[in-house]
Amino acid sequence: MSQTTLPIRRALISVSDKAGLLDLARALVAQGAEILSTGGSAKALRDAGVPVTEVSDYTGFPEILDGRVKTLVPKIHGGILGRRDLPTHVEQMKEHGIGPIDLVAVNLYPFEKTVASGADAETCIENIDIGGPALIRAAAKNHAHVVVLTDPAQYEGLIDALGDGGTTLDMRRFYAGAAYARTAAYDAAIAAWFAAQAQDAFPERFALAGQRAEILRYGENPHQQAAFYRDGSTRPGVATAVQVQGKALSYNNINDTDAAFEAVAEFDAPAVVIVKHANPCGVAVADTLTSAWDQALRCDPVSAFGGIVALNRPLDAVTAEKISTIFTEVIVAPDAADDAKALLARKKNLRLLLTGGLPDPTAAGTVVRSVAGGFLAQTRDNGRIAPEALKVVTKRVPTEQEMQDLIFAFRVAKHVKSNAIVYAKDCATVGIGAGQMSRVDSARIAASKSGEAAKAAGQSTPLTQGSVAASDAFFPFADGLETIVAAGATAVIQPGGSIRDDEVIAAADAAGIAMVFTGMRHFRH
Ligand SMILES: NC(=O)c1ncn([C@@H]2O[C@H](COP(=O)(O)O)[C@@H](O)[C@H]2O)c1NC=O
Repeated sequence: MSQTTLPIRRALISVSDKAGLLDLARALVAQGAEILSTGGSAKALRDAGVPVTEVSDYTGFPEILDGRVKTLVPKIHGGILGRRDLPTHVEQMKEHGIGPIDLVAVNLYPFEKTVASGADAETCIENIDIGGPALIRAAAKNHAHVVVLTDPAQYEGLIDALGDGGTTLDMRRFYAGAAYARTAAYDAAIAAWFAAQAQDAFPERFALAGQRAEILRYGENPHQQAAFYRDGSTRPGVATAVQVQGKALSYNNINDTDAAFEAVAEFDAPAVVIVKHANPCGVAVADTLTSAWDQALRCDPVSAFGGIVALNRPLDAVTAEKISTIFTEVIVAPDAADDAKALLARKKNLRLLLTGGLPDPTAAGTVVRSVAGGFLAQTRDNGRIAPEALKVVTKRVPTEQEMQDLIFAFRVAKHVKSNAIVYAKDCATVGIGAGQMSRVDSARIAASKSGEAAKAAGQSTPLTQGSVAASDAFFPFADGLETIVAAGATAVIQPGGSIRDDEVIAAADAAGIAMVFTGMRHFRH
């Protein structure tokens, strides 16, 4: 059944982002609407020859206090909020000379962008819009009679509706919902800024807000629905990256790409991380990206199939050629050379994401995950072990090379789901055990996978022979350490802190291996 449409006789336009302004205004004027507008918006319209009345002329009250008060007057808010179906409202509006306003088009002072640009506090505060949200909320409340537009992307739909005789209730209701979501997100950003100023990581009320970037084909599984939201953070990564080519990203692609890129950013030298199901299955740093790729792939070439590859240097053509020889879902890098891009363009489905930079692994931040009935918030794991804080607890001291590998392996373990055991040699992983309920199982699985990888490479000795190993948390018993020794590792790094540390240290000494305590744990669930 077709719905009654409402024409627009008077419209109020007050926009910071002037995109699409002229098209909207011209369409309104063409169907006979009077346009009221604030200073800058009115000027833009006048300059383009669109007939407009300044709000200050309409209300008889000037814009004052450097624009802090422009539209906050009864003649404007009464015109928006008055119910046309209530005789008392109609009467009162007439009595006070208030004309109805049927459309409000407002977009807000760019508070979020101002904060992201690193502006000083005074500038941020001046960019808190007061009149705009008041107009938006008033129009959205009275959506039975008024249509509210809060984003230039909505103008086209409105212009189409004007062609069909006006707005329908469904349309006005939809835009009203979008309007409250916009002001809620705006206030969430302001509240977050105030909390950050006060260094209050966990304020009494915590508002999450995001802008939908995309509706995804499905969620983690095909029977789940999903969407991707951006929270406005400028941290280089999957949310800010430009997709140069390939199919649309899936829910799992986005999650895995995030894990891979955050991991690869841990390293200063050229590095490659290959991720499957949010866990690294090969990580290496080397003198060149190409050799880092070779070594990362060698760790677990079977799991690397269909993986996500993250690089911490611009992708070059040689590395791109090598990566493209195996089926890869996503490549994410800060940048890519033109010849590398041209080469990958042959693989139509392969997604290439360029981030323009690397996230700072030591930067502070808050991460959130949902649980039934709430969500957990914690500061990001930006922990880094300081070499001078490392404590050698065994008789044998690690060699320089072992120490370098230990620090590398522990940094990888930070990005592996617990219980995590990572074997490494020459700054490349040679076995990764992830997500097991028992630490011994993680140690065993990683070692047996490395045996398979060695066989596949035509080697008779497992890759773990002569390696070092990292554990994301302490060994509750000596059995985990004994498994690592049996796999052929010569040095171990772990947080320490178990009540049975003495037993574990004794087992390491008995095996003649070196062991280092970090004092820092890297659980990841
Ligand atoms: N103070 C007010 O009464 C007021 N009314 C509307 N604004 C904002 O002024 C901006 C448009 O200003 P201009 O048209 O002068 O460029 C819009 O972002 C709008 O949200 C106001 N500014 C801030 O609060």
